[in-house]
Order: sequence, then C-alpha cells, then structure tokens
Amino acid sequence: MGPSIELRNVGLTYGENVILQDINHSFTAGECHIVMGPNGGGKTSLLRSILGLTPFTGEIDIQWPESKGKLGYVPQKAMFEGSLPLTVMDFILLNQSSSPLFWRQSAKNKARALTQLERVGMASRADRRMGQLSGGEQQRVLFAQALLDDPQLLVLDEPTTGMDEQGVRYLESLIHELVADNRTILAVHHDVTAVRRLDGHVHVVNRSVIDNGSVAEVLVPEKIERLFNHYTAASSTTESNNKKEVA
Ligand SMILES: Nc1ncnc2c1ncn2[C@@H]1O[C@H](COP(=O)(O)OP(=O)(O)OP(=O)(O)O)[C@@H](O)[C@H]1O
Repeated sequence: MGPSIELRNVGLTYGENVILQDINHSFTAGECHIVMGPNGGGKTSLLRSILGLTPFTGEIDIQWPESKGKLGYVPQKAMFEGSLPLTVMDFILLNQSSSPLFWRQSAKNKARALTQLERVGMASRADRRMGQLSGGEQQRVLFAQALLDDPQLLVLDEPTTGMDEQGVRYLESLIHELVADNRTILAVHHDVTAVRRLDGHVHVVNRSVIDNGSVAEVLVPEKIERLFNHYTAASSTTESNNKKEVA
C-alpha cells in the first residue's frame, strides 16, 4: 500500500516571488492523484517540495502505512551528458549499484532492468546510447528506472511529454496497474483528455490548491476555462508571474 501525503501551511518563495502559499491539503493513500493548473502555477515546485528537493515552509508529512517504503520519481526531463557513451542499460543501473559503471553489472540487476524496460516497450533499445534516443523514448527509460525499486509512491512530472501515442498508452496502463495494486501516484499532467482516461483525483494548483475532486467534478468545461485562465487574471503582482503571463 502506498502512503498518504499531508501538507500543513506549506509555502514556498523564490526571492520575493511567492510560488506556493498556505497549502493545507492531503493526498489519500493508494490512489492516482493528478496535479493540474496553469503554467508557472507551482505544480513542479509542489512536487519538488514533497520530494524534499527544494526548501519550503510548513510541514509535509508522508505517512507510510507500515514501514517506510520506496519512492520513484520521474522528472520532466532526463538529465545526462548527451555525448557520454552511456547506454540505456547503463543509465537504468546508475542508481542500482555502488560499484562503478565500467565494472561488470550483476546479471540479476540487468535482468531486473530488462523487465522494467519491457514494461515500457524499450527492451529492444537497451544497448542504444541514451543520447541517441528521442525525448519520448528517454521519458520511457526514466519511467522504467523509477519502477526498478518497486516504489510504493510514484511521483511523475509531466510523464508523457514528447511521447507518441504508443508510449502514452504504455504509461497509462502501467499507472492503472500500479493503482490497482494500491500504490500512490502523484502526477503533474496537462492533457485534459489523457487525465480523463486516467480517471484519478484531480488537484488544481495555482499558488495554492484552488480546486480538487474527481475528473467528473473538476474537468467540466466551465471550470477548465476558469481554472486555466485564473492565473492570468489573478497574478499581475509579481515579477515572475508577469514573466510567465508573457510566455
Ligand atoms: N529555482 C527557481 N528559482 C526561481 N524561481 C523559480 C525556480 N523554480 C521555479 N521558479 C518559478 O516558480 C514558478 C512556478 O514554477 P513551477 O515550475 O513550479 O510551475 P509549474 O506549474 O510546474 O509550471 P509549468 O506548467 O510551466 O511546468 C515559476 O514562475 C518559476 O519561474
């Protein structure tokens, strides 16, 4: 079973810019939670706060049902030096072994990695260089890497960016599988149609959590219009927000 996540008075500022403010909110255990909202609304910042990757004020409590479980994270983009002779298999195994990559990796580790690559349709490209993969293929590899530790909590930041239809479907069926197994999924997503298919709990973030509910409750036409315009209407106070408005 995945954990629940409790946020109490969570805030985040960068310089003078208030990115997140007064967030009191919870994400229930063992469900699929989709974070949506306008560009610059603070979705990635919220995820990074939950992961402890950025300093925030207030409290974030990840409540594991029993002992502390594993956490998987798929960032918006793979970060690696494209010119390195790093294969997909090397990349997947980077976090798995305490020995240097040029040492022989154990057959067991490789077999485990291949299983996860199969789940995202990338097993046949295990020996390709990471730098030669398309953006969507790299996203699939990141997903496979995140699955390797069998995480109880999976945090995804726009997981389908750059993915083709087949990649999107692989990911969706994996997410359905993980939720059926009571894992907790927390995913930032922009694609309303894809979010409808995932049928999770939707949380709209624009500095704070401004709406949440089922897909049927939140993703109704008038709300979609209002929620995604909200940022422009309410945000002319900070420099950073102005910047995003233009962008
Ligand atoms: N490290 C940082 N330093 C300063 N400002 C930052 C930093 N990271 C994010 N910001 C600012 O915080 C605001 C929220 O960014 P964030 O990436 O969390 O939004 P988002 O909702 O995920 O946006 P998008 O939908 O465009 O991915 C933006 O105005 C961004 O410029």
